[in-house]
Amino acid sequence: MALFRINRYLGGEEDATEDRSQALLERLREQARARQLKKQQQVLLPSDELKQKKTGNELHQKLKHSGFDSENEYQREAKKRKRGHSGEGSCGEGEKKLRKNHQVSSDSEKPLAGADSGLAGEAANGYIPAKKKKNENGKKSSLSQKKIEADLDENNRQQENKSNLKRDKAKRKKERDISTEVETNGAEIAEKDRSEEVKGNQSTKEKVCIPTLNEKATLPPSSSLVLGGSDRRAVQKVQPILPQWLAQPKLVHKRIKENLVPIQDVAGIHPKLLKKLQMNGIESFFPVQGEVIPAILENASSGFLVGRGGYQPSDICVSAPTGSGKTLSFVIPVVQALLERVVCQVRALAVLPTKELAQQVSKVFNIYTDGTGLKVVLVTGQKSFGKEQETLVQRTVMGYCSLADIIVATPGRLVDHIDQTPGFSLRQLRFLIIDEADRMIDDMHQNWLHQVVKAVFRAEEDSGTNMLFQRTEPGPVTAASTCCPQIPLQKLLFSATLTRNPEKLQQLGLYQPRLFTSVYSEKRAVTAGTETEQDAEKKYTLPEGLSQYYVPCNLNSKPLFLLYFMLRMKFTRVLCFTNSKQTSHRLFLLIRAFGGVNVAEFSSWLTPSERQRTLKEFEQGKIQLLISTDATARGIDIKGVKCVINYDAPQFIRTYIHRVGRTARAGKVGLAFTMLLKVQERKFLQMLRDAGTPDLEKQLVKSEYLKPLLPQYEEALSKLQKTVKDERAQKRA
Ligand SMILES: Nc1ncnc2c1ncn2[C@@H]1O[C@H](COP(=O)(O)OP(=O)(O)OP(=O)(O)O)[C@@H](O)[C@H]1O
Repeated sequence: MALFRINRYLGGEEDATEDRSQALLERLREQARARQLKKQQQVLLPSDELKQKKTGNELHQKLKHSGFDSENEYQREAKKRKRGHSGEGSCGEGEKKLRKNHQVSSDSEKPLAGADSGLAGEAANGYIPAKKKKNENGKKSSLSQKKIEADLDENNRQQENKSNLKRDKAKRKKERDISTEVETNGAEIAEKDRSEEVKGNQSTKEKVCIPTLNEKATLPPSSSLVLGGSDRRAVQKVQPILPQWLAQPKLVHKRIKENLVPIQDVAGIHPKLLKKLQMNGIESFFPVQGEVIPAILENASSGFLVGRGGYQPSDICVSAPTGSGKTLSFVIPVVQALLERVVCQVRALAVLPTKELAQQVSKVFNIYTDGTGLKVVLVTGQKSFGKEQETLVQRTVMGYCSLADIIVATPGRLVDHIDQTPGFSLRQLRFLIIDEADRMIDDMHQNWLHQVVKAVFRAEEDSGTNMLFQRTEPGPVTAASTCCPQIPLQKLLFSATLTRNPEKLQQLGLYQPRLFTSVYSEKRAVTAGTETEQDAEKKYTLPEGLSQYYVPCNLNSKPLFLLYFMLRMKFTRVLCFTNSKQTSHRLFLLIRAFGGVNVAEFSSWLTPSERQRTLKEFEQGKIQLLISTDATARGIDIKGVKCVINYDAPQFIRTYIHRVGRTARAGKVGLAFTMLLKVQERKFLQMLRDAGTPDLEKQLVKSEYLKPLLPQYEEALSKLQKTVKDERAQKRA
């Protein structure tokens, strides 16, 4: 150990201290030999190996055979030395570890064993134990030894600081290269050592610090060191550390049919609602409903004005496949919680990204509030602003009063009403439902959530003494915060592709959230009511009844493939997605020009009423093929869609999940085809694999099936050209 210190010392001021260091070196070598002998007597081979390394030139020859040049081990040993001259005990321990590590990392154990026995033989050459030698040298020697050691310690520290950066860098590089360089380095060291021996003691540093020597051989001059380097390394996947609620969610069965829960088995559902469910043909709840409905009802068991036991209820996040029945899992408990309300106030607000979705959800609310006295108002901008205001509030001699118990809205229009509708108040809001929550988080730049929360906790003139229930934003639970009863605001989030990114979810300001998810590996057993680990690799779940294929094609043959599916395969109720309005429109014109298929298009180019009509006709079966942008990709529940065709491959996995989720809904079966150009194949399939979705089957279409379509197709193309020209002219006019 001391020898090493000297070496380091010499490394710093080699020329100036040459004589002194030689003398010291000699003395310490003797000590080392003595220790070696002692060790030898204890037959501790691993210690010998290290000591031989430290002892100097003659031992390098043997070390090279053992392949001992791991920078790691060297650094560890150096650290020990730095910690102090702690004696034989700790050194031996370190050496044992070293030996153990070395045995693991060494390419072959046999040469090492050979080297060990050789070292043992060297050590047996009459070395004197260190303690004895110390005594012999007397007090003078021991004093000077202490002084030297103190000097060395100081110099060590200085040297250590100087070379720290360089060594760290070299260490990293060394670790990378160590497995391949062991043998080469050994040979290099041996060669160097032989020449160093001739030079004498002044180069002891280089001989002892084997890794340093190797670094010198491999690294560029320090002035041209490139931090980080440009070596290619396999990048290790970083596994995020999730908060407990995300890491250990409540798992929900994804197989719908096998896990139906009879509606009577879910405790606490109001008889009125049970009757309504049955009237709507619902005898059993889907798994997500079986889990989430009781969880929300439990929080509202003491009425909607206070949380259970007076506490703020947990916010609820639900991630379940498309078509698994998420809508009913919030509609039923929210309607039930509000059944007993006396005064009409806005107590539930559902926010959705599009008008069509909001309309769809408001329809479901209407079904279950019908005959209960609860009022549902749709706020999406489909009516004029003034008309919407009239549906929301009424001015009376007593002031404004609400006309809505439940509002279903799109975020933009909602914020307009918060800002501009006199008497519109959210101060009694109990449930905030965010459907398609991941999409709504993406839209968070609109700041709509902040506006809603501000409106909920807004202090008004009449607040304070005459308010039975005060409202303050939830914070840490303290004695003071629990002394006044609060109307809790509970957030309920739903999506088939809910993000697990805590940073994104944090934007929603969730309160002690609970996660219900169907994202788990098939191998893991899920028993209702138990909480099992999620599969970190699996990000999304697709409906069980969905069969997915991809169709390799080229750009020109794409429309022919679509015609093949419609005319030869005789698919009906096909929803076909493109990536733009333009493509949707042209494809629609082309298929229409070809004839034989009842086709329509759906995009933001259509007016809201046209869109509504189109969806209705598609659901009724009047339209065989609906060519759409992603406007219908999310949430839209069209009964009887048998097949989804991705005419353009979606760019994002979430888009894919939602698009193909328009079929195979409510436990039914469905087909999904994705047309892939050669250049898209690898990347697209990898994207699906990365998301943990099952591999797509390749579906080839024989060219002989397409050939008969060609003449008519050529004709359709020329018709299309003409139509496009006419449309352009019309636009210009
Ligand atoms: N318990 C049930 N029994 C029978 N049908 C049901 C039941 N629950 C929901 N459904 C039907 O299943 C279909 C899909 O439901 P819903 O639209 O709520 O799915 P979702 O999970 O919200 O899908 P997405 O993620 O695509 O929005 C609807 O047509 C709905 O009427």
